[in-house]
Amino acid sequence: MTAQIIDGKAFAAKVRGKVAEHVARLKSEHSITPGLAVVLVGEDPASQVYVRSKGKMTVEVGMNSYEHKLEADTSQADLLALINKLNADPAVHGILVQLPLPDHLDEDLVINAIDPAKDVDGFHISNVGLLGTGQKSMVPCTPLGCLMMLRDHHGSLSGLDAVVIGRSNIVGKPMAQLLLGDSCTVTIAHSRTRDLPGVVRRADIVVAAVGRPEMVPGDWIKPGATVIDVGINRIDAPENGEGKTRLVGDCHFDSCAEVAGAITPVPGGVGPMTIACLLANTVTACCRANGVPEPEGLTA
Ligand SMILES: NC(=O)C1=CN([C@@H]2O[C@H](COP(=O)(O)OP(=O)(O)OC[C@H]3O[C@@H](n4cnc5c(N)ncnc54)[C@H](OP(=O)(O)O)[C@@H]3O)[C@@H](O)[C@H]2O)C=CC1
Ligand SMILES: Nc1nc(=O)c2c([nH]1)NC[C@@H]1CN(c3ccc(C(=O)N[C@@H](CCC(=O)O)C(=O)O)cc3)C=[N+]21
Repeated sequence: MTAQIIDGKAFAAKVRGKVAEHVARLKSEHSITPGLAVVLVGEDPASQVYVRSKGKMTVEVGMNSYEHKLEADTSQADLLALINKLNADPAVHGILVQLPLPDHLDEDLVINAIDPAKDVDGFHISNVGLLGTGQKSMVPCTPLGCLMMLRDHHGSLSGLDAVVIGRSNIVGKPMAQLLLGDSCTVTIAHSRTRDLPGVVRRADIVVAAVGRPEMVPGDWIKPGATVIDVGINRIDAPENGEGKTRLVGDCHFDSCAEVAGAITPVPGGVGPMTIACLLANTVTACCRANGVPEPEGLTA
């Protein structure tokens, strides 16, 4: 079998198109322009590239983008003061603090200082609790993007066996909650899981969010299963020339694609969907803040 490739890049363009329509409607019918504030502390080059591309896409869909770049040695008090200012700013509907933060800053404290209604990452404890109890919340972008692609591919996910590899607060755990919400039978695997290959082989849906390049080989995949590869790993690629690198996922693409029914590529899979869902969450937050009916199909 050769898997269908789930084109996250094309799917993300469609999501951004829907977001742009709603932004236009908010402007013309309500004179409101959604605004997204992104806060970057320090000068990690990968984060800078990523923040720039978020800013560009934010503007492309017609929203306002506010970028706040702070020195790596910014104090916790100064960062919290900025967050309070953004919380109080009616032009800002979404706030994202780029993670990881430098070691001297308390990530939990900073995230929980964001107004939960503006927490477009869905990382605030209130949103985590709302998601876990099946209530309306802001849903983390990466798992939301994965869910959208899975629903599009399968229709209903009800009763399917899903294995999520990874239990981080930003990907693994919220992914598991969303799959449970769609009535999958969910297993969360991690570094202490016994017989990971055996666990993965039972799955109709495999979501890999580990951060280990090409860790999942094709012979762990049940024939016909759907593989969602969240991992983004930069590895050396001497075959492309000296000093060159390339991006790979947590799954070994070629061998998995021989067995799976469908698979997301890296790059061009989950990554672009994450950014599209960030924009979708910002429009959703803006609609909720203004009592405007929120777009359908852009949230869980
Ligand atoms: N596409 C996108 O938009 C995004 C991609 N990513 C990518 O997704 C990947 C995961 O990110 P994130 O969740 O933040 O990573 P974390 O490092 O926070 O979590 C990794 C998880 O993988 C588990 N793990 C590590 N080694 C193994 C192993 N050998 N077998 C089984 N499980 C293992 C860990 O288990 P334990 O808890 O036991 O240590 C942990 O739960 C990374 O490649 C990251 O770059 C992340 C965010 C967004
Ligand atoms: N508060 C916070 N929220 C996040 O959502 C968040 C974060 N911090 N910190 C970093 C991780 C990582 N992340 C990515 C999103 C998109 C791509 C993406 O679009 N990747 C392209 C490739 C980009 C390239 O070529 O480098 C792709 O997969 O096709 C990558 C990585 C969001 N994160």
